[in-house]
Amino acid sequence: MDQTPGIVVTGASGRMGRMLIEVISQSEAARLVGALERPGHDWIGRDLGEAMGGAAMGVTVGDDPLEAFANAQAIVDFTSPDATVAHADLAAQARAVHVIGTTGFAEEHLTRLKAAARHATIIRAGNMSLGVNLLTVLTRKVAEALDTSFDIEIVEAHHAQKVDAPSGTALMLGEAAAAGRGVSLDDVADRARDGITGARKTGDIGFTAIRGGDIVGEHDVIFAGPGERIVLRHVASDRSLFARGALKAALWGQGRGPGEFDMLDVLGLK
Ligand SMILES: NC(=O)C1=CN([C@@H]2O[C@H](COP(=O)(O)OP(=O)(O)OC[C@H]3O[C@@H](n4cnc5c(N)ncnc54)[C@H](OP(=O)(O)O)[C@@H]3O)[C@@H](O)[C@H]2O)C=CC1
Ligand SMILES: O=C(O)C1=N[C@H](C(=O)O)C[C@H](O)C1
Repeated sequence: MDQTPGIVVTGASGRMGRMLIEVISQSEAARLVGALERPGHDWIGRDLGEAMGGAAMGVTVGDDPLEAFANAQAIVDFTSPDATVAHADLAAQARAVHVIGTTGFAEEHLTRLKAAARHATIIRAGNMSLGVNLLTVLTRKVAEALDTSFDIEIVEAHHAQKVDAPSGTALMLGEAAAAGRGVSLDDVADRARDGITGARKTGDIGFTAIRGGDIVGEHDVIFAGPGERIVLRHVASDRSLFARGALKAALWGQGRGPGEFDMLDVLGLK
């Protein structure tokens, strides 16, 4: 009998859902045991592979997370904040590792995830790629080394369908920069500029979001100082890197106790 961890993918028809299904079904280290969509979605009750336009995969798309999670060792969730928070309680009940790639959480969502992590292994990151997680480490180091004569600006660009801003990655980078400076991001984030804004406040960390076309994800952290500028950049050109990171997290989480982890834990970058 196959002893590899069984994984359920939520939001199966989404951009990341499809990519996750491809990556997990090609992996020898895990098995795809379930795929979920919203009740009423036209994929419900169909074979997943056929719904995706290919050969049958022997996995039927469902709309009942409780039923699907009961057979899983990990849930990989790139959906929406409300859906993810609901899944977290059910994943905890099923004792399955919950890997969360969803972004755009409000404080109340994060409070509920923290509560779920008292009973479950949650691994959450606004970006699952090795490159971005390394970039957060570099950002923290550069911010630590420079004083506030260097203004920090984070510029991100994504496809036209993205619904949240700033991106989860931009916020991770902002948190890293703020930590390097020994301040709280909430106290220094400047997330909206329009009209007569006045001069930039020393110590602020600014965010700019570009949306257009099919951009996968690009992030610049700019340190603009007197007479010089440092730019740290990450460019994602293929969503499979996020899916590979999520699979790595699902495998890393097997056998861990409850708690909230991130990709720095998974990648050994802490
Ligand atoms: N951490 C990372 O590395 C990455 C994170 N992301 C994040 O992942 C999330 C998804 O991105 P993407 O795949 O591009 O988005 P899509 O809109 O393409 O896919 C989201 C999927 O989730 C489903 N969904 C949304 N709400 C619910 C709900 N309440 N119940 C059940 N299913 C639901 C959607 O169904 P429906 O269409 O019916 O709404 C859809 O199938 C975003 O938050 C994005 O920022 C993306 C890439 C990388
Ligand atoms: O929505 C996306 O597409 C992405 N979302 C994540 C984010 O909000 O940072 C990660 C990646 O940049 C793609």
